[in-house]
Amino acid sequence: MDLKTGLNSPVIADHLPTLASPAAVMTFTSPTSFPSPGLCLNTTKKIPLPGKIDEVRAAGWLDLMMAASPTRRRQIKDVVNDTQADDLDLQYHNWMVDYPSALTSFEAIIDLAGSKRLALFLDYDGTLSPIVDNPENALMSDEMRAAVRHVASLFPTAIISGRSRDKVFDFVKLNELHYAGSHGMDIMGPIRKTADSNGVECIHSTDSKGKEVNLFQPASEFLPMISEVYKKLGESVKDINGAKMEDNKFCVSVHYRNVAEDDYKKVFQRVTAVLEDYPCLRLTHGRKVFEVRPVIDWNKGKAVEFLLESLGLNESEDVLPIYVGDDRTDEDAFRVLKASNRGFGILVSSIPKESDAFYSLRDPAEVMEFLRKLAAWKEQST
Ligand SMILES: O=P(O)(O)OC[C@H]1O[C@H](O[C@H]2O[C@H](CO)[C@@H](O)[C@H](O)[C@H]2O)[C@H](O)[C@@H](O)[C@@H]1O
Repeated sequence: MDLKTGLNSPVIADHLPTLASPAAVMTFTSPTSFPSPGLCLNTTKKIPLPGKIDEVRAAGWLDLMMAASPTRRRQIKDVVNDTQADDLDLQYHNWMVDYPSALTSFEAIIDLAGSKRLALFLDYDGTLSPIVDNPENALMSDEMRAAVRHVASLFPTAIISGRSRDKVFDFVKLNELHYAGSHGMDIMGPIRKTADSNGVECIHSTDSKGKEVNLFQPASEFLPMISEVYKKLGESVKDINGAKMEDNKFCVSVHYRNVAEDDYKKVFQRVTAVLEDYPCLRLTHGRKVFEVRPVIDWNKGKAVEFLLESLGLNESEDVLPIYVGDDRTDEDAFRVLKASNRGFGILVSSIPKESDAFYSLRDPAEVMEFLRKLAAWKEQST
Protein backbone atom coordinates (compact mmCIF):
# COMPACT_ATOMS: atom_id res chain seq x y z
CA MET A 1 0.00 0.00 0.00
CA ASP A 2 1.30 3.43 -0.87
CA LEU A 3 1.16 5.19 2.46
CA LYS A 4 0.44 8.51 0.80
CA THR A 5 -2.37 7.40 -1.48
CA GLY A 6 -5.35 9.61 -1.07
CA LEU A 7 -3.84 11.50 1.79
CA ASN A 8 -5.43 14.89 1.88
CA SER A 9 -5.65 15.81 5.50
CA PRO A 10 -3.02 15.89 8.19
CA VAL A 11 -5.26 14.15 10.66
CA ILE A 12 -7.23 11.52 8.76
CA ALA A 13 -6.60 8.18 10.44
CA ASP A 14 -7.63 6.17 7.34
CA HIS A 15 -4.39 7.11 5.69
CA LEU A 16 -2.15 5.68 8.31
CA PRO A 17 0.22 2.92 7.30
CA THR A 18 -1.16 -0.59 7.10
CA LEU A 19 1.44 -2.80 8.64
CA ALA A 20 2.35 -6.00 6.88
CA SER A 21 4.13 -9.09 8.10
CA PRO A 22 7.69 -8.32 9.14
CA ALA A 23 8.91 -11.54 7.57
CA ALA A 24 10.56 -9.82 4.63
CA VAL A 25 12.23 -7.11 6.63
CA MET A 26 15.39 -8.76 7.82
CA THR A 27 17.56 -8.84 4.75
CA PHE A 28 20.74 -7.10 5.82
CA THR A 29 23.81 -7.94 3.83
CA SER A 30 26.57 -9.86 5.44
CA PRO A 31 29.86 -7.95 5.50
CA THR A 32 31.42 -10.76 3.55
CA SER A 33 29.75 -9.32 0.46
CA PHE A 34 31.31 -5.89 0.88
CA PRO A 35 34.05 -4.83 -1.49
CA SER A 36 37.40 -4.79 0.26
CA PRO A 37 39.42 -1.57 0.02
CA GLY A 38 42.07 -3.44 -1.95
CA LEU A 39 39.61 -4.44 -4.64
CA CYS A 40 38.32 -0.92 -4.93
CA LEU A 41 41.74 0.48 -5.51
CA ASN A 42 42.02 -1.62 -8.66
CA THR A 43 38.86 -0.25 -10.20
CA THR A 44 39.00 2.33 -12.94
CA LYS A 45 36.06 4.37 -11.66
CA LYS A 46 37.21 7.95 -11.28
CA ILE A 47 35.70 11.12 -9.99
CA PRO A 48 36.39 13.97 -12.50
CA LEU A 49 39.48 16.06 -11.93
CA PRO A 50 39.09 19.67 -10.89
CA GLY A 51 39.42 21.79 -13.96
CA LYS A 52 37.99 18.93 -15.99
CA ILE A 53 34.89 18.78 -13.82
CA ASP A 54 31.80 18.29 -15.83
CA GLU A 55 30.26 21.73 -15.39
CA VAL A 56 26.71 20.42 -15.29
CA ARG A 57 27.52 17.98 -12.55
CA ALA A 58 29.49 20.59 -10.64
CA ALA A 59 26.64 23.04 -11.00
CA GLY A 60 24.28 20.41 -9.62
CA TRP A 61 26.46 19.96 -6.57
CA LEU A 62 26.77 23.72 -6.18
CA ASP A 63 22.99 24.11 -6.25
CA LEU A 64 22.79 21.47 -3.56
CA MET A 65 25.45 23.26 -1.52
CA MET A 66 23.53 26.53 -1.70
CA ALA A 67 20.22 24.92 -0.86
CA ALA A 68 21.49 22.63 1.89
CA SER A 69 20.20 23.31 5.34
CA PRO A 70 18.55 26.67 4.93
CA THR A 71 18.71 28.49 8.19
CA ARG A 72 15.94 28.00 10.68
CA ARG A 73 12.51 29.50 10.11
CA ARG A 74 13.09 32.42 12.46
CA GLN A 75 16.26 33.34 10.61
CA ILE A 76 14.54 33.01 7.24
CA LYS A 77 11.99 35.52 8.49
CA ASP A 78 14.83 37.94 9.21
CA VAL A 79 15.81 38.12 5.56
CA VAL A 80 12.45 38.12 3.79
CA ASN A 81 9.57 40.53 3.92
CA ASP A 82 6.19 39.76 5.50
CA THR A 83 4.56 38.67 2.22
CA GLN A 84 7.40 36.28 1.46
CA ALA A 85 7.20 34.95 5.01
CA ASP A 86 3.47 34.35 4.56
CA ASP A 87 4.20 32.50 1.31
CA LEU A 88 6.72 30.32 3.11
CA ASP A 89 4.16 29.59 5.82
CA LEU A 90 1.60 28.67 3.19
CA GLN A 91 4.07 26.41 1.40
CA TYR A 92 4.89 24.71 4.68
CA HIS A 93 1.25 24.16 5.54
CA ASN A 94 0.52 22.78 2.07
CA TRP A 95 3.48 20.45 2.44
CA MET A 96 2.12 19.22 5.77
CA VAL A 97 -0.88 17.80 3.98
CA ASP A 98 1.51 15.18 2.62
CA TYR A 99 3.65 15.01 5.76
CA PRO A 100 1.25 15.50 8.68
CA SER A 101 2.60 16.67 11.99
CA ALA A 102 3.31 13.76 14.32
CA LEU A 103 2.01 15.99 17.11
CA THR A 104 -1.37 16.82 15.62
CA SER A 105 -1.62 13.19 14.43
CA PHE A 106 -0.62 11.82 17.80
CA GLU A 107 -3.98 10.15 18.46
CA ALA A 108 -3.79 8.42 15.10
CA ILE A 109 -0.25 7.26 15.87
CA ILE A 110 -1.20 5.72 19.18
CA ASP A 111 -4.26 4.12 17.59
CA LEU A 112 -1.90 2.53 15.12
CA ALA A 113 0.50 1.49 17.88
CA GLY A 114 -2.35 -0.11 19.83
CA SER A 115 -0.79 -2.80 21.94
CA LYS A 116 2.30 -3.08 19.76
CA ARG A 117 5.77 -2.56 21.19
CA LEU A 118 7.31 0.63 19.96
CA ALA A 119 10.97 0.74 18.96
CA LEU A 120 12.47 4.19 18.61
CA PHE A 121 15.32 5.17 16.35
CA LEU A 122 16.61 8.72 16.63
CA ASP A 123 19.08 10.71 14.60
CA TYR A 124 21.22 13.18 16.57
CA ASP A 125 22.12 16.44 14.78
CA GLY A 126 19.10 18.49 13.77
CA THR A 127 16.84 16.00 15.57
CA LEU A 128 17.91 15.88 19.21
CA SER A 129 20.09 18.99 19.03
CA PRO A 130 19.55 22.11 16.95
CA ILE A 131 21.83 22.81 14.02
CA VAL A 132 24.60 25.19 15.11
CA ASP A 133 27.58 26.72 13.31
CA ASN A 134 30.23 24.79 15.19
CA PRO A 135 29.70 21.00 15.22
CA GLU A 136 31.55 20.77 18.54
CA ASN A 137 28.84 22.90 20.12
CA ALA A 138 25.86 20.77 19.08
CA LEU A 139 24.95 20.03 22.66
CA MET A 140 21.78 18.34 23.72
CA SER A 141 19.72 20.23 26.26
CA ASP A 142 19.12 18.70 29.69
CA GLU A 143 15.37 18.72 28.94
CA MET A 144 15.93 16.74 25.74
CA ARG A 145 18.24 14.33 27.56
CA ALA A 146 15.53 13.77 30.17
CA ALA A 147 12.92 13.17 27.46
CA VAL A 148 15.18 10.66 25.68
CA ARG A 149 16.02 8.92 28.96
CA HIS A 150 12.33 8.67 29.74
CA VAL A 151 11.33 7.08 26.41
CA ALA A 152 14.35 4.78 26.58
CA SER A 153 13.10 3.47 29.92
CA LEU A 154 9.81 2.55 28.24
CA PHE A 155 10.74 1.49 24.68
CA PRO A 156 13.87 0.00 23.07
CA THR A 157 15.63 3.15 21.82
CA ALA A 158 18.69 3.68 19.62
CA ILE A 159 20.51 6.69 18.27
CA ILE A 160 21.81 6.39 14.73
CA SER A 161 24.14 9.21 13.80
CA GLY A 162 26.63 10.26 11.17
CA ARG A 163 28.99 11.20 13.99
CA SER A 164 31.43 8.73 15.47
CA ARG A 165 29.75 6.54 18.07
CA ASP A 166 32.01 7.84 20.86
CA LYS A 167 31.25 11.44 20.01
CA VAL A 168 27.51 10.98 19.91
CA PHE A 169 27.69 9.14 23.25
CA ASP A 170 29.68 12.08 24.71
CA PHE A 171 26.84 14.38 23.68
CA VAL A 172 23.97 12.15 24.80
CA LYS A 173 25.57 10.59 27.88
CA LEU A 174 22.85 7.99 28.41
CA ASN A 175 23.61 4.33 29.03
CA GLU A 176 20.01 3.28 28.57
CA LEU A 177 20.23 3.46 24.77
CA HIS A 178 21.91 1.70 21.89
CA TYR A 179 24.25 3.66 19.67
CA ALA A 180 25.13 3.43 16.01
CA GLY A 181 27.78 5.88 14.79
CA SER A 182 29.30 6.64 11.38
CA HIS A 183 25.92 6.34 9.65
CA GLY A 184 25.38 2.87 11.11
CA MET A 185 28.87 1.55 10.32
CA ASP A 186 29.69 1.30 14.02
CA ILE A 187 26.96 -0.32 16.08
CA MET A 188 27.09 -1.25 19.73
CA GLY A 189 24.16 -3.49 20.51
CA PRO A 190 23.10 -6.30 22.76
CA ILE A 191 24.55 -9.80 22.43
CA ARG A 192 22.28 -11.85 20.14
CA LYS A 193 23.02 -15.36 19.00
CA THR A 194 20.94 -14.93 15.86
CA ALA A 195 23.06 -12.06 14.60
CA ASP A 196 26.14 -14.28 14.63
CA SER A 197 24.34 -17.24 13.13
CA ASN A 198 23.21 -15.07 10.23
CA GLY A 199 26.84 -14.76 9.24
CA VAL A 200 27.27 -11.22 10.46
CA GLU A 201 30.57 -10.83 12.20
CA CYS A 202 30.25 -9.04 15.50
CA ILE A 203 32.98 -8.49 18.03
CA HIS A 204 32.10 -9.26 21.61
CA SER A 205 33.05 -6.35 23.79
CA THR A 206 32.03 -4.54 26.96
CA ASP A 207 30.44 -1.12 27.27
CA SER A 208 31.49 1.67 29.63
CA LYS A 209 29.54 -0.04 32.44
CA GLY A 210 31.25 -3.38 31.85
CA LYS A 211 28.14 -4.91 30.27
CA GLU A 212 28.73 -7.43 27.47
CA VAL A 213 27.84 -6.04 24.07
CA ASN A 214 28.22 -6.79 20.38
CA LEU A 215 30.24 -4.44 18.22
CA PHE A 216 29.36 -4.45 14.54
CA GLN A 217 31.78 -2.57 12.30
CA PRO A 218 31.28 -3.60 8.68
CA ALA A 219 33.77 -1.05 7.35
CA SER A 220 36.65 -1.81 9.71
CA GLU A 221 38.93 -2.68 6.78
CA PHE A 222 38.58 0.89 5.57
CA LEU A 223 39.94 2.52 8.72
CA PRO A 224 43.50 3.13 7.44
CA MET A 225 42.11 4.56 4.20
CA ILE A 226 39.68 6.81 6.04
CA SER A 227 42.37 8.20 8.31
CA GLU A 228 44.63 8.79 5.29
CA VAL A 229 41.90 10.61 3.38
CA TYR A 230 41.02 12.64 6.49
CA LYS A 231 44.58 14.01 6.52
CA LYS A 232 44.62 14.68 2.77
CA LEU A 233 41.25 16.43 2.83
CA GLY A 234 42.36 18.50 5.81
CA GLU A 235 45.47 19.59 3.92
CA SER A 236 43.49 20.37 0.79
CA VAL A 237 40.92 22.69 2.43
CA LYS A 238 43.10 24.22 5.13
CA ASP A 239 43.44 27.54 3.28
CA ILE A 240 39.66 27.89 2.78
CA ASN A 241 38.33 30.15 5.46
CA GLY A 242 35.60 28.47 7.51
CA ALA A 243 36.08 24.95 6.12
CA LYS A 244 36.16 22.44 8.95
CA MET A 245 37.09 18.78 9.07
CA GLU A 246 35.50 16.22 11.36
CA ASP A 247 36.75 12.70 11.96
CA ASN A 248 33.73 10.44 12.34
CA LYS A 249 35.81 7.23 12.50
CA PHE A 250 34.41 5.32 9.51
CA CYS A 251 33.57 8.49 7.62
CA VAL A 252 34.87 12.01 7.32
CA SER A 253 32.91 15.24 7.28
CA VAL A 254 34.02 18.35 5.46
CA HIS A 255 31.88 21.18 6.79
CA TYR A 256 31.32 24.33 4.75
CA ARG A 257 28.62 26.01 6.87
CA ASN A 258 31.04 28.81 7.77
CA VAL A 259 32.60 29.14 4.30
CA ALA A 260 31.72 32.16 2.12
CA GLU A 261 29.37 31.15 -0.70
CA ASP A 262 31.96 32.32 -3.23
CA ASP A 263 34.26 29.59 -1.96
CA TYR A 264 31.75 26.73 -2.13
CA LYS A 265 32.99 25.69 -5.54
CA LYS A 266 36.55 25.61 -4.25
CA VAL A 267 35.51 23.27 -1.42
CA PHE A 268 33.75 20.96 -3.87
CA GLN A 269 36.71 20.94 -6.25
CA ARG A 270 39.26 20.25 -3.55
CA VAL A 271 37.22 17.40 -2.07
CA THR A 272 36.54 15.73 -5.42
CA ALA A 273 40.20 16.11 -6.39
CA VAL A 274 41.31 14.17 -3.32
CA LEU A 275 38.63 11.53 -3.82
CA GLU A 276 39.76 10.88 -7.34
CA ASP A 277 42.40 8.57 -5.91
CA TYR A 278 39.87 6.75 -3.73
CA PRO A 279 37.25 5.00 -5.86
CA CYS A 280 36.40 2.94 -2.79
CA LEU A 281 35.07 6.00 -1.06
CA ARG A 282 31.96 7.93 -1.96
CA LEU A 283 30.81 11.45 -1.41
CA THR A 284 27.42 12.29 -0.01
CA HIS A 285 25.97 15.61 0.96
CA GLY A 286 24.22 16.65 4.15
CA ARG A 287 23.37 19.92 5.82
CA LYS A 288 26.24 22.18 4.69
CA VAL A 289 28.55 19.21 4.92
CA PHE A 290 30.24 16.75 2.59
CA GLU A 291 30.44 13.26 3.97
CA VAL A 292 33.06 10.85 2.69
CA ARG A 293 32.48 7.20 3.40
CA PRO A 294 33.23 3.68 2.15
CA VAL A 295 31.19 2.45 -0.80
CA ILE A 296 29.93 -0.54 1.17
CA ASP A 297 26.27 -1.48 1.02
CA TRP A 298 25.47 -0.19 4.47
CA ASN A 299 23.53 2.81 5.69
CA LYS A 300 21.15 3.97 8.41
CA GLY A 301 18.37 1.81 6.97
CA LYS A 302 20.50 -1.31 7.24
CA ALA A 303 21.44 -0.24 10.75
CA VAL A 304 17.74 -0.10 11.70
CA GLU A 305 17.23 -3.63 10.35
CA PHE A 306 20.33 -4.82 12.14
CA LEU A 307 19.27 -3.29 15.46
CA LEU A 308 15.74 -4.68 15.19
CA GLU A 309 17.26 -8.11 14.73
CA SER A 310 19.80 -7.64 17.53
CA LEU A 311 17.11 -6.44 19.89
CA GLY A 312 15.01 -9.49 19.14
CA LEU A 313 12.28 -7.34 17.64
CA ASN A 314 12.46 -8.56 14.10
CA GLU A 315 10.42 -11.71 14.27
CA SER A 316 7.45 -10.12 15.94
CA GLU A 317 4.53 -8.55 14.08
CA ASP A 318 3.86 -6.84 17.31
CA VAL A 319 6.54 -4.18 16.93
CA LEU A 320 6.14 -0.68 15.56
CA PRO A 321 9.49 0.90 14.66
CA ILE A 322 9.56 4.70 14.41
CA TYR A 323 12.56 6.56 13.01
CA VAL A 324 12.98 10.30 13.58
CA GLY A 325 15.56 12.20 11.52
CA ASP A 326 16.21 15.39 9.60
CA ASP A 327 18.79 14.68 6.93
CA ARG A 328 19.28 12.92 3.62
CA THR A 329 21.04 9.96 5.21
CA ASP A 330 17.94 9.39 7.35
CA GLU A 331 15.97 8.76 4.16
CA ASP A 332 17.59 5.30 3.93
CA ALA A 333 15.95 4.44 7.23
CA PHE A 334 12.62 6.00 6.22
CA ARG A 335 12.70 3.92 3.04
CA VAL A 336 13.35 0.67 4.89
CA LEU A 337 10.35 1.24 7.15
CA LYS A 338 8.18 2.35 4.26
CA ALA A 339 9.17 -0.61 2.07
CA SER A 340 8.49 -3.12 4.83
CA ASN A 341 5.20 -1.36 5.59
CA ARG A 342 5.97 -2.01 9.16
CA GLY A 343 6.65 1.29 10.86
CA PHE A 344 7.23 4.82 9.66
CA GLY A 345 9.63 7.71 9.53
CA ILE A 346 9.16 11.19 10.94
CA LEU A 347 11.04 13.92 9.09
CA VAL A 348 12.26 16.84 11.17
CA SER A 349 12.14 19.89 8.94
CA SER A 350 11.00 23.48 9.11
CA ILE A 351 10.91 23.73 5.32
CA PRO A 352 9.10 21.58 2.74
CA LYS A 353 11.22 18.63 1.58
CA GLU A 354 10.51 15.53 -0.48
CA SER A 355 10.87 12.55 1.84
CA ASP A 356 10.07 8.90 2.42
CA ALA A 357 8.99 9.75 5.93
CA PHE A 358 5.30 9.59 6.72
CA TYR A 359 4.97 12.29 9.36
CA SER A 360 6.86 15.47 10.15
CA LEU A 361 8.01 17.54 13.09
CA ARG A 362 9.23 21.07 12.69
CA ASP A 363 12.35 21.09 14.87
CA PRO A 364 14.07 19.45 17.86
CA ALA A 365 11.69 21.26 20.23
CA GLU A 366 8.78 19.42 18.58
CA VAL A 367 10.76 16.18 18.69
CA MET A 368 11.07 16.62 22.45
CA GLU A 369 7.34 17.27 22.76
CA PHE A 370 6.62 14.15 20.72
CA LEU A 371 8.90 12.01 22.89
CA ARG A 372 7.26 13.35 26.04
CA LYS A 373 3.82 12.57 24.66
CA LEU A 374 4.88 9.03 23.79
CA ALA A 375 6.20 8.49 27.30
CA ALA A 376 3.07 9.95 28.91
CA TRP A 377 0.80 7.80 26.72
CA LYS A 378 2.77 4.63 27.54
CA GLU A 379 2.78 5.30 31.27
CA GLN A 380 -0.87 6.05 31.41
CA SER A 381 -1.80 3.03 29.28
CA THR A 382 0.06 0.46 31.41
O1 LIG B 1 23.38 11.76 11.24
P1 LIG B 1 23.54 13.02 12.04
O2 LIG B 1 23.63 12.75 13.52
O3 LIG B 1 22.47 14.03 11.73
O4 LIG B 1 24.95 13.61 11.57
C1 LIG B 1 25.10 14.27 10.31
C2 LIG B 1 26.17 15.32 10.44
O5 LIG B 1 25.80 16.06 11.61
C3 LIG B 1 26.71 17.05 12.07
O6 LIG B 1 26.72 18.15 11.17
C4 LIG B 1 25.50 18.87 11.15
O7 LIG B 1 25.28 19.47 12.45
C5 LIG B 1 26.28 20.44 12.83
C6 LIG B 1 25.97 20.90 14.25
O8 LIG B 1 24.69 21.42 14.34
C7 LIG B 1 26.28 21.60 11.83
O9 LIG B 1 27.29 22.54 12.18
C8 LIG B 1 26.57 21.02 10.41
O10 LIG B 1 26.49 22.06 9.47
C9 LIG B 1 25.54 19.95 10.07
O11 LIG B 1 25.88 19.31 8.84
C10 LIG B 1 28.10 16.47 12.23
O12 LIG B 1 28.97 17.50 12.63
C11 LIG B 1 28.55 15.80 10.96
O13 LIG B 1 29.82 15.22 11.15
C12 LIG B 1 27.55 14.69 10.63
O14 LIG B 1 27.96 14.06 9.44
